[in-house]
Amino acid sequence: MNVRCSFEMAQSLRSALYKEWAKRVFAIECSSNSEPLYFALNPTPQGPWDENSCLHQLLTRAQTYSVCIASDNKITGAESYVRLRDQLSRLPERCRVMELMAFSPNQQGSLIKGFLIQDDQHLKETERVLQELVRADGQTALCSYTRDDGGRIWQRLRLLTAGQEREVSCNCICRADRPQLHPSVLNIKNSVIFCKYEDAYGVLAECVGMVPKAKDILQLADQCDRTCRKGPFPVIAIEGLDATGKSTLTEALRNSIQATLLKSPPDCIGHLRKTFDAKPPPVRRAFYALGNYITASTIASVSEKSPVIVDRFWHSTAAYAIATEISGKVDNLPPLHHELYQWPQDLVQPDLVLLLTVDAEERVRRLERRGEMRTKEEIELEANSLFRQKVEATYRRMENPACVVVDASVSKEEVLRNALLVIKKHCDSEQT
Ligand SMILES: Nc1ncnc2c1ncn2[C@@H]1O[C@H](COP(=O)(O)OP(=O)(O)OP(=O)(O)O)[C@@H](O)[C@H]1O
Ligand SMILES: Cc1cn([C@H]2C[C@H](O)[C@@H](COP(=O)(O)O)O2)c(=O)[nH]c1=O
Repeated sequence: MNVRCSFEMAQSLRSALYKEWAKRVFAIECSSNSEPLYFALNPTPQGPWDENSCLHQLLTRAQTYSVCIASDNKITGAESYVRLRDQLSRLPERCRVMELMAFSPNQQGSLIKGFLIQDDQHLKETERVLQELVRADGQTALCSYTRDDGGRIWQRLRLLTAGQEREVSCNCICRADRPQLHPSVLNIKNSVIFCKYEDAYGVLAECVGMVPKAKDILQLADQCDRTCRKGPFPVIAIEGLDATGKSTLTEALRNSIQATLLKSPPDCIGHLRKTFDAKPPPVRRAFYALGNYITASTIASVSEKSPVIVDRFWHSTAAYAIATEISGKVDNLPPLHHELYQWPQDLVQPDLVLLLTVDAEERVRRLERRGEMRTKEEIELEANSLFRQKVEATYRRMENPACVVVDASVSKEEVLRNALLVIKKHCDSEQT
């Protein structure tokens, strides 16, 4: 496809996406631990606002813009979003950049991500950088916000049309209710959580041009047993945040119950982790998801001969993907029993999943002892991290099978003893 053709396709797609623009709800994330501010659009003037409201102040305090990326392809869309975030670092230093989401409430996959930019110095340079972004591709839309004499705020959407940047809509900002689910939940399924082998496989197949090594993983996946069965011996997955003692416990369990030790992603693709960790979220998460199916194939054969201990499995894949994708507070996670917390039907299920938990300070001490934490700032960041809380909360919400929590703050010997007690109790009750 030539450049002109792909540019035109991007433009027609973009027109389709922005046609419904005025029906969208917008969310601005001012900080990671506060509730987003929501607003909607209306082409006719809406009653003036309480000028003291947070949203009014936010949109009128400085020269305000927003930029969004529209794409119908989850891989290129995610790539463009990362690129846009990097490009915004070219803005003058004093500009404040916040995350912005435009979505259709309750409509899966409808989320368009972008940024709100505030420039309290009204610099020409800001406008220039933003216009350049719009001109550079057919995917970026730029909005500016203005206040009229009646105290109303208007959003003007500007797009590149036939080579010219033009205003294509102007809408008055009005109140919107907080949606039932945080908007970032809308784009998780099939984008970073793949509930079927084919979905993860499809993403890696699509990205072979971007990551040629994806071909090796697809070949390994092609050779896998996909029957979703396991042998008569128990299969136990060990989960938990980094440095909670998973490897220590899995090694100890191997010796105690003569188990075979496996992990996800398996060693055969472990050397590709760095490569995929640096790719856009859908590609990175498809790598981990497919890794589980490759491990599952080994579980099927090994559990015919011995108990199996798996160091991380699906629950890690889901917990890290959800916690990364859901911005802000722990409360923003999908509620209990949400479909994102369910085990994929085509992936072999462990008989038991142990979740190792360690208080934040002890976990930091362990990371330090391993030589991975250096500065005081890093330690503080790690100890207070919302991300860490969201990963653990997600683990605790996973279902079918749910995790059995094991306190791993105690000595290595005690952790092993407690884990063995849970395993014995669970496996005895399975047999009766
Ligand atoms: N119960 C324990 N008490 C004290 N130290 C422990 C305990 N369990 C593990 N450690 C130490 O904590 C560090 C992290 O343990 P380990 O490597 O087993 O964690 P992990 O969960 O496998 O980490 P990662 O997910 O990052 O690979 C190691 O230095 C280990 O010796
Ligand atoms: C299996 C798996 C892992 N990750 C992330 C979680 C951790 O931060 C790193 C390191 O994991 P390790 O195997 O314990 O060294 O990888 C992930 O994001 N998704 C996954 O499926």
